[in-house]
Amino acid sequence: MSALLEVKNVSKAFGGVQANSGISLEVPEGKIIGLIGPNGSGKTTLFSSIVGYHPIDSGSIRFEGSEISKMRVRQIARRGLLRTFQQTRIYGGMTCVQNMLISTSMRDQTLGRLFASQKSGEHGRAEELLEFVGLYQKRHLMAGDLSFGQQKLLEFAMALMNEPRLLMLDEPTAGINPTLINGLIDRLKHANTTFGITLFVIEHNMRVIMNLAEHIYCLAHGELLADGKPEEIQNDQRVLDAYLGAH
Ligand SMILES: Nc1ncnc2c1ncn2[C@@H]1O[C@H](COP(=O)(O)OP(=O)(O)OP(=O)(O)O)[C@@H](O)[C@H]1O
Repeated sequence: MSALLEVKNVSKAFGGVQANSGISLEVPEGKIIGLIGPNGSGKTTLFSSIVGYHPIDSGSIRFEGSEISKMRVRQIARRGLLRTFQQTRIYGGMTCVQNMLISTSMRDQTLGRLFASQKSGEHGRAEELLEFVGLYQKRHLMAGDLSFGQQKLLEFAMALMNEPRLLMLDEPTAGINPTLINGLIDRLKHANTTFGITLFVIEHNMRVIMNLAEHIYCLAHGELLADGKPEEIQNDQRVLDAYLGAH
């Protein structure tokens, strides 16, 4: 059976900068897969290509067997492929619950229906998911008043509102207080096992990604340098050299 996400030979340049070069990788259904690499190695560019944020120069991106590389962001999101960002994208002047309700616009596109849905099950589901990420007590606070770490948890809950099949997380623990990181790892694992959401995670924190992912891909200079199980990647001299060379 083919993987949920299949990236084959994908290249993307920005002017003279070859951000991704001939990258191939797979994200099988139900797994948690990691993507690491030094700063500027092309991780975020690959995520952006996958979700349709910019066109790729060559290669193929298949989701559930269908070519998606020529589709737009919204079309891809509707199929259940979503991403979060390094910098959160929440509405600071709205409450957590309101952010949750508006987030499903990725799926429905009809704002009116969303606000009308406050009296229906959507509102209940928003509260349930806020509880899941530990923000229930803060559900009526303005999102802009949350700490950065809490805003990232809110963004995670907003993505879950859309019931993604594959959720791509760009540095979920960056900027999060170390004491909250273990809780976030548990929630990511729980979303994977209980909600059945496949995860593809960019992460700079090695402890986090080694603990979370079953298989890890490592990029360097826009190319795929290595892939393997966490323990293999951790001991791969090419990976160690790439990180040392980058600092
Ligand atoms: N929109 C853009 N226009 C021009 N160059 C870009 C653009 N986006 C990325 N780049 C360049 O492409 C290369 C890869 O960047 P990218 O952000 O994908 O790396 P990254 O691995 O995600 O880095 P980081 O870990 O710092 O987030 C870099 O040289 C970057 O400057």
